[in-house]
Amino acid sequence: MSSTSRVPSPVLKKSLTMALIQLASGSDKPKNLSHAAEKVREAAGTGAKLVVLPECFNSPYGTNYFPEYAETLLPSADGEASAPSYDALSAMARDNKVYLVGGSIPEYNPGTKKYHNTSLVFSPEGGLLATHRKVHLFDIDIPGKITFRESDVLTAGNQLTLVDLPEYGKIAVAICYDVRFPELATIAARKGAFALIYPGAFNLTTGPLHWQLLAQARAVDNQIYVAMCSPARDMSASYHAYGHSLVVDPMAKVVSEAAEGEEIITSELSSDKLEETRRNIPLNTQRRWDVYPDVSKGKVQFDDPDLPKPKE
Ligand SMILES: NC(=O)CCC(=O)C(=O)O
Repeated sequence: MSSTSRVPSPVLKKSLTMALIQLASGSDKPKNLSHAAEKVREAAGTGAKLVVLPECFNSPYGTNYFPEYAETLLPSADGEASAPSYDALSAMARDNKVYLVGGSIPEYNPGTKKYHNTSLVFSPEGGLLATHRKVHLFDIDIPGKITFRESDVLTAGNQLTLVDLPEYGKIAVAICYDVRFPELATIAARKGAFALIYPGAFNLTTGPLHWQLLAQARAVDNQIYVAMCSPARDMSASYHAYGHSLVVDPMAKVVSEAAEGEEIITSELSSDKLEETRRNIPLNTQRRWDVYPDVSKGKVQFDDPDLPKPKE
């Protein structure tokens, strides 16, 4: 009959307190950075060891803003990289001894002359652990509601991003619209991630319909934790973020959720919940690789050579 082979379970070595910062940002980048630093300190004060910031936390969100706010994470031929947000994030992680998923920032690569929407992940020592460039650009057109084309300015990244947090296990990091693509989440889970972390900025059209639904869908499909971290809603900005940052557990239960304004939410991620879910609903031993292929077994790119590496 069937081949029902087991895939490795995600491992969370010990409980982890995670904080999502639903940050209020504006047009003043230095102010955004210092405000983020204050909020990371506050989040660490709650006992969080993994802290997450939202998409485009250092700038307003909009294609017209990306070039103005972009930072060079890779040195150009004629000079050093200039990356105040990189330096600020590294200091926030180090000063508070937390793993930090630094939301995302607009990035300019002087080598290729391309812009990206880029997330930087730092260790508690302040070292860069990973760089994720948004793989699926947010290009939608819902007539009369919202038209947005990140691809007018941005170029998509080319890799899936798994990050090892040695005391805890692996997380996957992706950005906002990436959550709509289940393959990325499933591959990360099959490669052992215990949580999918998405800095994101949904809007007031798709947010109420899809934000929570997508988080729960990725969690129930993969039986792992899902976190989505939004900017606070600002009705005076040109883009109105949905807010409602949330954490969903491996049973797809929303365990913590923000409202629309600035807020920090914390959740305890537990290995018991991961194991209990997989024991009670053992999808892991019931997959039918004889009927359909395992998406994680094809070519999966994890090592885009073009990505910024840690600064020396
Ligand atoms: N920043 C984004 O990628 C927004 C995604 C979004 O709103 C959606 O509906 O998807």
